[in-house]
Amino acid sequence: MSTETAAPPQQQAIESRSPVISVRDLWKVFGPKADQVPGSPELAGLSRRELMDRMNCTAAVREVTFDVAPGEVFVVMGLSGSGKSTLVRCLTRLIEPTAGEVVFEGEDILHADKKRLRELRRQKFSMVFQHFGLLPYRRVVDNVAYGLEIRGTGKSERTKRAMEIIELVGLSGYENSYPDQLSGGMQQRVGLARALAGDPDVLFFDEPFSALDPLIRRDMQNEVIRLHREVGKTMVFITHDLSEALKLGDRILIMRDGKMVQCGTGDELVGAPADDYVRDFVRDVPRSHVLTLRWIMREPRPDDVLDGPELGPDVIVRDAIRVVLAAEKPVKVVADGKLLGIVGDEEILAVVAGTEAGA
Ligand SMILES: Nc1ncnc2c1ncn2[C@@H]1O[C@H](COP(=O)(O)OP(=O)(O)OP(=O)(O)O)[C@@H](O)[C@H]1O
Repeated sequence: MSTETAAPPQQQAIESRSPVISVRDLWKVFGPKADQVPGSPELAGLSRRELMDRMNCTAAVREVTFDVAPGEVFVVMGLSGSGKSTLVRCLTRLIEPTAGEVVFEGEDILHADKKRLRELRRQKFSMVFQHFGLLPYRRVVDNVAYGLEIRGTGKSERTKRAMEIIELVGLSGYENSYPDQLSGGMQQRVGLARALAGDPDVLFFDEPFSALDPLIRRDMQNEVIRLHREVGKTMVFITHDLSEALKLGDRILIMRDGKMVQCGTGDELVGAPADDYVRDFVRDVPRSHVLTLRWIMREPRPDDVLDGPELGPDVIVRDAIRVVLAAEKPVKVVADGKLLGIVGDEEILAVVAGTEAGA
């Protein structure tokens, strides 16, 4: 028997649906001769420094390609200056890309005229920013209803919708407050409610929780997870915080100097980092909290007894520790009735101790 190496089912499911957003060879170059860079293999190959010296240009996004699946939380992560904000702003043309393709629900965004872009931004996209961008002289309910007001929705209908969303984000009782009467976390809930009120197809978050203190930040992350479960929206989420990325992201795209270094699920980044940059990023992640049995199982040996307990390949190591250590025999990793591999005390303890192959 051989062990499976196919992508995890979650990943397969993501890949099999037609994407909401499809990005191909996207470039954003800032500077006077920006247009010359993407088409020239010589210029495109220059480092950030060389490009600045020779062309007075910065390539903030370099040849980035990815798809976002319906209902996915897609996280863009990287250090400051790696190009995250520029990339995400190119998706809605808040920043005009220099070259490449952005297709939203089958529509070529880069050729949309101004009127169409306005429609898309009002009806299909919503943004949540770090600085909440709330209107200070408007009450919470009117802030939440603002997008609907711009769309021309009548007052009673938009107020009704705003009140529903205010309840959804846990702000009932504060609808008549003004933003400066609320804490930072509550203001960001208003930002979230405003983004959700228009029932967009995609929510874009640009480091929405960076300004919040750690406990409030954790609450808001849980809030996003809960809202995502309830409303199932596609979300594109920028962060420079790996633990936030791992907590929220179905998949994570890691950027460095405008380039995409790796795009994958959290366990793929931790289990098979594409290079030393990613390896460095994930070095301090507790592996047992992220890796699944798929990553640590081994092929059975002739002397292994194969009637131990069964677990699925996507069970996280941390959640399997007790079962594996309590079992007299190795745990069988089984999917669709097929034995994929086995996991014993040795494999589990190696992850916990950080000594398994690839650690
Ligand atoms: N309008 C602009 N003109 C020139 N260069 C720019 C412009 N906007 C961004 N850049 C440069 O593009 C690169 C990527 O910037 P960007 O803001 O997208 O990165 P980021 O990863 O979002 O960073 P941060 O986490 O600090 O927001 C940086 O080198 C930045 O200086």
